[in-house]
Amino acid sequence: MSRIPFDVVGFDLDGTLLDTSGDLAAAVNYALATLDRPPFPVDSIHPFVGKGAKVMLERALAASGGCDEGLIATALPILLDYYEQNLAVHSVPYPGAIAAIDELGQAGVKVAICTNKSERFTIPLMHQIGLSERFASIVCGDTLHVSKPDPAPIHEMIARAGGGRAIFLGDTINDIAGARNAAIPSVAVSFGFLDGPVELLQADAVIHHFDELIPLLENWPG
Ligand SMILES: O=C(O)COP(=O)(O)O
Ligand SMILES: [Mg+2]
Repeated sequence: MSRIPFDVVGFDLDGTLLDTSGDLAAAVNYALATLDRPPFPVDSIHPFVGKGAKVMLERALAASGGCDEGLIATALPILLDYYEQNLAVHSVPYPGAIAAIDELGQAGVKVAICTNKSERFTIPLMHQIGLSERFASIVCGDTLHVSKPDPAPIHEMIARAGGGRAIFLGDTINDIAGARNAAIPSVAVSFGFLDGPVELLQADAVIHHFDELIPLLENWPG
């Protein structure tokens, strides 16, 4: 019998399960270079990530001299094509993530993903990184007509994973507010793409390393 009081543990992808910042930064910088804009250091793109590729580009353009619809129309397809060809060059699971997923599986708990990244990138990325078979469901930013913090994709992730009591882990307000909107508890990870104190997310709990996840869940109140 599992001592973990959840049927489904849901994960955000970028900045939570995977450190995708190297490949996202490479794609942003490739697109910026075609506009003669200077590149960003990898860590500086963290605050641009969380609401999909178009918003990431808009934020990068705004922070590097200005953004308008014409620039986005030119640079977005370049960014998307580059990223599609270079999804898993630098991207890796955060330390302890695979071990935590293994332990959840051994405890009979389903693991699932709800990301704001589109299916076009998420599905091949998970495949290339060797993780696609491990998750009971993967719901992306364009799987439904809405994305986090709307609760619908989180509900869909839970339903496709078989339903039951669920908890969600994430690195940005989209995740924590999404979990709250879906009326499930949340855990914020402090090692993701957050640009500020993790406490501001007001998650139900915070972890600083995946080694903390199983003990946290085993001792979850109620
Ligand atoms: O790609 C994004 O902008 C966000 O992706 P995430 O929801 O997995 O963090
Ligand atoms: Mg994220």
